Amino acid sequence: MRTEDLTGLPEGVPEALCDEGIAELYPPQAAAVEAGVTDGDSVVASVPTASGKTLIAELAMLSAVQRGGKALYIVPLRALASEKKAEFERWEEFGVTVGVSTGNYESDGEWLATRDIIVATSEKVDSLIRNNAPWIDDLTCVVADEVHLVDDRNRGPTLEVTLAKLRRINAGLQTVALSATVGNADTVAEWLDAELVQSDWRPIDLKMGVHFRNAVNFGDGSQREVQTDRSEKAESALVADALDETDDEGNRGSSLVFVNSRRNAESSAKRLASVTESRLTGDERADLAELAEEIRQVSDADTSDDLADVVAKGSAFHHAGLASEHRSLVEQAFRDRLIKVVSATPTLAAGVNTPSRRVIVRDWRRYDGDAGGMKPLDTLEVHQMCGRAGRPGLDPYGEAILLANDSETMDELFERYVWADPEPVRSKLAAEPALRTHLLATVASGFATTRDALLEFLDQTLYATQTEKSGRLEEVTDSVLDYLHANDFLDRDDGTLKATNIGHTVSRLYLDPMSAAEIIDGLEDGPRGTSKSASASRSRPAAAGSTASADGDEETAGFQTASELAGDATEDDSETDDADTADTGDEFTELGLYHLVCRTPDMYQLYLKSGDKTTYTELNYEHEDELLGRAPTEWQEAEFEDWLSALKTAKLLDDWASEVDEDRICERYGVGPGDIRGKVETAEWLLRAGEQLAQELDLPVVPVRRARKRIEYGVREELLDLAGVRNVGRKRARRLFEAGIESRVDLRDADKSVVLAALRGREKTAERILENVGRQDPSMETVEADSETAAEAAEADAGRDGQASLGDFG
Ligand SMILES: Nc1ncnc2c1ncn2[C@@H]1O[C@H](COP(=O)(O)OP(=O)(O)OP(=O)(O)O)[C@@H](O)[C@H]1O
Repeated sequence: MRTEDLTGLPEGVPEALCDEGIAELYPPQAAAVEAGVTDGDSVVASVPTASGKTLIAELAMLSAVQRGGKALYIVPLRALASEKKAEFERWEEFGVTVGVSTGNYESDGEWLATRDIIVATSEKVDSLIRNNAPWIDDLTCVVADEVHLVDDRNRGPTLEVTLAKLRRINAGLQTVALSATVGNADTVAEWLDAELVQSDWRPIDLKMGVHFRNAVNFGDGSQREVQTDRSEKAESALVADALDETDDEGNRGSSLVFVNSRRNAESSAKRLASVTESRLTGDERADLAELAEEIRQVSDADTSDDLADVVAKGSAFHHAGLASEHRSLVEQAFRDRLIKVVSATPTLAAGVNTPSRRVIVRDWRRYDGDAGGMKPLDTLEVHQMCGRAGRPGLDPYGEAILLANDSETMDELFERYVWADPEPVRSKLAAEPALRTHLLATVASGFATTRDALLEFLDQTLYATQTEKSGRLEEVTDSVLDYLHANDFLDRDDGTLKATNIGHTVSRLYLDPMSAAEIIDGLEDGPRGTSKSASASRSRPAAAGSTASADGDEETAGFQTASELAGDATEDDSETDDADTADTGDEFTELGLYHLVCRTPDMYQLYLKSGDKTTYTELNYEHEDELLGRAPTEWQEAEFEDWLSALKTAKLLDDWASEVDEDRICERYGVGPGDIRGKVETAEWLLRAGEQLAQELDLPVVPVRRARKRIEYGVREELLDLAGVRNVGRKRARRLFEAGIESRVDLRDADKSVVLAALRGREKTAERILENVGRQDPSMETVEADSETAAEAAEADAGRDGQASLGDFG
């Protein structure tokens, strides 16, 4: 089908597509058009990687807008939201407006109601529905990208419930679901009442094979000789082999290496740097040196230096421990073919369109806590990784290679991945943690007011489509309703379900009800060293299946975590009148409050390494009077270990709030800057939620707010005022304080030369800060800085001057 023959799109769009080089639709795209995707019909497209799914979505959305409607594009990762928005913005010249729904309520509000196409993660959409975003009712088309992720234990249920809700709110809503090739796309289509488009077609040839001894054996029977000697790892030989081949356009082949842990990503990148370094041109070396310097400036943690060191040689690693600036710099340079190889954990597998002629799946097993050992990856996941190779317009072909050390493993890899079909997707909805939060939200937003109505709503989910008997769902629903009722989140009068005030708040805050219960209990009980704790206020039955994870290596990068949704329900840091709260809560300490929020299922706790148990058991006894609620005894082994993991996580936050250097924290807890940022954001959100709950229940608000602000800025209490000024941040605040400027008032009145010296002679920064604090005349032009002091200070901080640290958010 020719693009110019497309109808129903805004004027000029078919021509624009032709100008982009899309003159002919790919076969799966043509099949989607035949199935009615441009006529408002629902379609599930289950097609291979790189087969142009985005255009199917665009055709659906643009034709919906042309008919006067409004479209929503649901992305699986937050990072993809801005990428997709940028992609769709090219339609603005044809009168189609585009908006992205970020975590920030301010920027979303009414403004999104004016957009034709809105891009958001499923968590964000769920949150917007809970908060009654007015434009949800106006949607006529919804696209779910990577719909196979309904199978994901943690995030799948949200996508599933969100789609079910949207379809219920808007009768006749066109639903377009884009999926990888999966085993049961027909069930997904049945669930969504959609036409199914299924195909094996791929625009660029992608060969899958296994490397063993001195050759890659491909699934199609062909072979490629790649010699490895004993001293060289196969991955190095394969990366070198790809780089040594130049395509017609003069591009050398880049590689993407998938490994199963951060440490492996870093060591692999280091090893591969020696392969890439010797193959760089002089210009590339110079550009990479510049990039490496930029990477070093991102943060002062060791990870920054480690990454910069390998990047200078043309290699990089990519994992969730990196700061997001690191990640985007690496992705961009890989896209520009400056970085020749990236060793990544699977976070990079989702949806990125990068030039990699060769994908090497080095680790096909991953540690699985539930299984208590290494577990092979799913076929679907490995196929998604492999699909990053050979992208249209970027490489002439793609190769995806698994590594085997013996012939038995080679056979297994062929069976498991090369020749295997991907698994069917299975709903993960009937689990207590998922239903706890979604059932409360469903009742709170008025979707269902009786048990039967709830079950009827759940009947519209994939779970119900897939399961003959809904007994399990009923059982879990009843147990969750009991839990919500026992914790005062729901009232049950004469069979009518109604959210209580606090239940409404919990739902709007996007909290797991179990987190809310834990926080409320902790604040009610108070520190164990006070008399309050003796009288445990409400006894809450524990719900099974907390989502708390002791996995220190979780890969949540880019997911829209609940903490990013906080803005939807909270009034952006609106200060409540402290005088309202009779109880000043002096007995609460920061460590106690951090420990409280770290115990909730909404926080990923740090993993206890060997030796940590003793360290944190000691710390627990040292600080036991500060901790909130009842501690488990050492005999309750699992609970006690969770308690200690939470304490380790809380200690990291406490260090951050005590101005411990970022690199010290990374070293002490074995984390990267991205982890610190992640933990800080989550804790900030949970404490903010804690403030709201405390306010409503007449519990102490002040200490919770103080604890929140201290991690928000990463400072001790005396710097809170200063660190809140834009562009100041934790390090500059400390330097100003040491120069005798202790508050905003001091800063407004301070001698400019003192400010300048404290800011290491950086005039622009000083001006910006003075302007932000409301100084009438912030100009530094007339100031003769005490040049000696400024120079000395600058020298003392050589190499790190002016760089933004993680604390420099403000
Ligand atoms: N009909 C077409 N003709 C030429 N190029 C096309 C056509 N359709 C899409 N493309 C290009 O193909 C590339 C891959 O498309 P896209 O990213 O949509 O694939 P995808 O199916 O979403 O892949 P994945 O699931 O692996 O992320 C893009 O660069 C896109 O511009």
